[in-house]
Amino acid sequence: MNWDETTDAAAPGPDRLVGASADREDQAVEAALRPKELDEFIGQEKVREQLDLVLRAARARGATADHVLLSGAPGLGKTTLSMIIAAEMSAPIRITSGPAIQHAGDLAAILSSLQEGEVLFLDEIHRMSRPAEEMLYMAMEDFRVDVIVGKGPGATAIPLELPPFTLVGATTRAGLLPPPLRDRFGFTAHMEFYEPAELERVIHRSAHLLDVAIDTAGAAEIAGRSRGTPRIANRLLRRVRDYAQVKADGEITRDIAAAALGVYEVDGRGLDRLDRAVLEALLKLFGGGPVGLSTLAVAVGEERETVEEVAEPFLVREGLLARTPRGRVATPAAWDHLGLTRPQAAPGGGGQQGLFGA
Ligand SMILES: Nc1ncnc2c1ncn2[C@@H]1O[C@H](COP(=O)(O)OP(=O)(O)OP(=O)(O)O)[C@@H](O)[C@H]1O
Repeated sequence: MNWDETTDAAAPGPDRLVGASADREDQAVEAALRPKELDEFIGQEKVREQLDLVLRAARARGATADHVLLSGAPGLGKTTLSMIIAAEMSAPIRITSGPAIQHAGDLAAILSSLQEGEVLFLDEIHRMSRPAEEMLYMAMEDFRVDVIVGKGPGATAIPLELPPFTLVGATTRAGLLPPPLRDRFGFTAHMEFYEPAELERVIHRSAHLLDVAIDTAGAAEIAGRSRGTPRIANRLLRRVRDYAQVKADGEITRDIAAAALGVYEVDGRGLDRLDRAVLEALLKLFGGGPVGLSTLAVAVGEERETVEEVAEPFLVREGLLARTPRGRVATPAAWDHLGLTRPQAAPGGGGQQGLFGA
């Protein structure tokens, strides 16, 4: 594998235990935990089945695999799948990211140094600069780029043939890509959040690789708090392992997992301190809403963006909070989750009772 020097994959991650982006510790251990073959990759059945066909057919033809677009939230296995594609095609892989390619020349340098059949993994492909994106169109379709030499009226385009290669693009949302780019991928796969049972399998597999003893109930307890994301499951497993070593005999059971994650303030559903602070403010200070985002942010002492981009997506996905035109509103499940009693509907309706019923 060849990490492009310009990749920003080593950028510091968030300090949240349940954050989905990779932090430095994740990067250090993830290489050891990544499945290496399609058969080892857990869940995402449809994506695996379809990709298997694409790769087998290419191998049978002795051809380079079609370009692949992977979309899905961080930590669901896009980088892992790109490495599996390379391994299944017995091809080398080069890894870079959209933000690292600011000039068309950056991309030309990478493309012109690819070997025949090589896999180019372009993470956050939607964040590439426009000129680089346009160069990529031709490279993907015709395996050719025009390198511009000189400036102004005297500039000339020198065509450069490229060896056939497979581009694997990754993006959090395929809808962010301009259609001409999206259309140039032969195969597009959307990765879903994982079911708890699948995360349990991820945890058992990782525990085995890390030589950690864990029972079924212990794995289930961690899986339920992992927010549908293998990266978070692996991270929680490492924190629970520490606790089990220090406070017990090293084996992870349900009680050990629950106690360890209690110390880290990750609750039974995977909410952390910030998520709960937002919900608590919404319920206790504003009766469940509706309340404006800015007011809610002031109440929890956080920036508006932090509440909107860090806490809310998971709360919305879990059905605990709704974004409505009138403001943020807690759902009945939010009251239940925090063990609070919903206020009775005021005569004449209104408030959140009016939005969600009594
Ligand atoms: N299906 C899976 N089976 C087992 N482990 C998985 C699976 N998917 C992801 N993982 C593990 O989760 C971690 C994160 O995966 P990966 O880096 O591939 O995610 P990603 O989607 O590329 O994230 P990002 O978008 O932040 O780059 C890796 O350690 C990997 O081993």
